[in-house]
Amino acid sequence: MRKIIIAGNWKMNKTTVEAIELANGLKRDLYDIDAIGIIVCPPFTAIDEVAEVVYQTNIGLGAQNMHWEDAGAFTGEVSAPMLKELGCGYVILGHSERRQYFHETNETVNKKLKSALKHGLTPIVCVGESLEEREAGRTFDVIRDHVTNSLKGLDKEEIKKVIIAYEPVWAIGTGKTATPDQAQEVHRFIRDLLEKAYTREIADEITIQYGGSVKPGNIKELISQKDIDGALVGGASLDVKSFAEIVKGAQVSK
Ligand SMILES: O=C(CO)COP(=O)(O)O
Repeated sequence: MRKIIIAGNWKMNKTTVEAIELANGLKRDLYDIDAIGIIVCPPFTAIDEVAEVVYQTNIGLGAQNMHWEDAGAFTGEVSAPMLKELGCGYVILGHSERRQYFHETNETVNKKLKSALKHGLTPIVCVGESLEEREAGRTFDVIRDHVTNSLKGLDKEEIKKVIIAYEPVWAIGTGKTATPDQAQEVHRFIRDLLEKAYTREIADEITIQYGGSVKPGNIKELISQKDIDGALVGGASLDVKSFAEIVKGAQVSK
């Protein structure tokens, strides 16, 4: 059985003081959740302090991006060994905001992915089409391109360590969620691509999260879809109550 995982992507939100408060609230409200995985991804500046709060709890820690080199003259960047040293177990790669605003491409995502795996970080690789692409009937072409090229060159053992997040760009921060059927259709398509590239057993083991305006009110119907194995939550992960409700909703509905 593949693991159900709810991750919070805090994006560029929360000072260190605010991040500690949020992490402490989640630790208090979610201490007894054991059936599903929980991850928080604070901004770089708060990772060290949040690591202390979630140390030896059921809450995993992730970063939102990294560079593919271990070290060097890359002003403003951080590397996988730096994240590992702080206690990160996960890293989000290829988020649409990075693709859209910071020139992230499948090629750079792929290099980062290989570095993350080399250093024992679990990558959460984001894929998803824009509204324009969906309306032009190009959703499956875009997803195929993101999945095939971002995940290129991984062997059977490596691919099993990857989490994929399907995030339709038009559903991010807009309050417009994909319907459970729309999301399921793309999740199934991703799993079929993995099956063709690897095997049925491997495809069945890979966690595919949905992201895009996930809220306490819609998690249950999303998670009850066969191929939706969790969520990558933005806005609703910034508040203890709403993130805890999403986690609990996922636990009872899967
Ligand atoms: O981008 C997202 C998570 O990575 C989704 O953001 P929202 O939940 O705010 O739509």
